[in-house]
Amino acid sequence: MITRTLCHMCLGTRSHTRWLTLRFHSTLTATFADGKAGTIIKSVSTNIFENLALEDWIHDNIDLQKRSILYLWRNTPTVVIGRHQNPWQECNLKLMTTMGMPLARRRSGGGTVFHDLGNINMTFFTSKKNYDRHRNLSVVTNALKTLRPGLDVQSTERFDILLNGQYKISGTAAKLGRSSAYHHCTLLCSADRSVLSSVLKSTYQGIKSNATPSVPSSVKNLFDEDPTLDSETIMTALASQYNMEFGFDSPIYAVDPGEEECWPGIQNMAQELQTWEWVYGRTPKFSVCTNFDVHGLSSSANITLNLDIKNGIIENCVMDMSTEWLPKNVSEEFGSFLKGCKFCPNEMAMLVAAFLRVTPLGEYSSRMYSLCENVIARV
Ligand SMILES: Nc1ncnc2c1ncn2[C@@H]1O[C@H](COP(=O)(O)OC(=O)CCCC[C@@H]2CCSS2)[C@@H](O)[C@H]1O
Repeated sequence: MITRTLCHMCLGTRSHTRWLTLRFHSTLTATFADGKAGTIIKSVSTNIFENLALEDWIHDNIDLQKRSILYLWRNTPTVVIGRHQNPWQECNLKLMTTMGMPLARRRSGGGTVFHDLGNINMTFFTSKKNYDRHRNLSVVTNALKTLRPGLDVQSTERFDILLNGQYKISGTAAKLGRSSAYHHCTLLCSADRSVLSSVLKSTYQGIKSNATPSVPSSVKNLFDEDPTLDSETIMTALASQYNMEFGFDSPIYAVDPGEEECWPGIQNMAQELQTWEWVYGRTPKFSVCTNFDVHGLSSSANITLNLDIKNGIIENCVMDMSTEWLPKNVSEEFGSFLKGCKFCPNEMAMLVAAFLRVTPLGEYSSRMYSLCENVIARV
């Protein structure tokens, strides 16, 4: 299997990959006499938004009726949620912020996964007619068995791949368009499992929603089973097996989704995937009901906070507490002030500061400060 890169000294530099991207374009536009064409590409980017944008670009711009594509890509540490998921329910957003780890929402359904450079992603693009997840996963399992005949890897009914019958090494999701489709999956090779488990843990309590929940599994890295394996070997084996399974003969083309001239419009697509409106705002409507104690200067109260959130924005906010501790009109005023606020700690903190500035609170001032602090802490 030949990877079309120019030289080892400059491997992966963007100026070199431009040439290869253009070669890839000519491959895609070539007409194949037998009507069968398969192309294998590998992204030089490790940025989740660029890589997801390339998936979108191919899906939207390439005629997949007589052409299939295998796209190989990896990302620096990221959490990727499914299209219909609730990020507050799925991951530890505060820890991710501290770690500077991005959150991405993909266009396919399914659950939440963790990516880092120890995780390989594969996207199988086909016409809708040729969409076959079992066949694609057999490419993965057969590639692994060809490399290491002793490996016990099997795909399951729900399109996971299990190692030794119990440890998940691959998860699947898919997007079916009108006439074309893609199936993408992960392969855990040497991902950081302690980061994986700490970021895939919600810190929120009392969320009620109809969003798709993830299905947590025990995961394992392939390289823990066989430390002699490495990512390049695996990707080469996947490409060979793909060619073999589908009767193609493609080298691996290195492509750069950062090249706007090669993929017109891709930068906008990558930008859109990073907007708050897409990542958080696309969360299905949900509510949060939480209970906590608030301490004023000389007294405490138990508060029940109820929030309804639509498109990531607080639609309704009701606080129940003793009216002796805080008069109803004050808590109602505070609740209605929060309507329209993004369910986001920074925006909430700004709005609360504005509320405290403009509202005369008199004797309730210290209680309100504690209440506000506690409400912000729950967002
Ligand atoms: N990278 C990775 N690979 C396999 N399994 C993982 C991974 N990260 C987490 N997990 C485990 O899977 C469950 C979620 O399983 P669940 O079945 O709910 O979701 C999935 O598998 C979705 C796969 C999406 C694949 C796409 C391909 C390209 S972009 S992302 C999680 O709680 C962990 O236990």
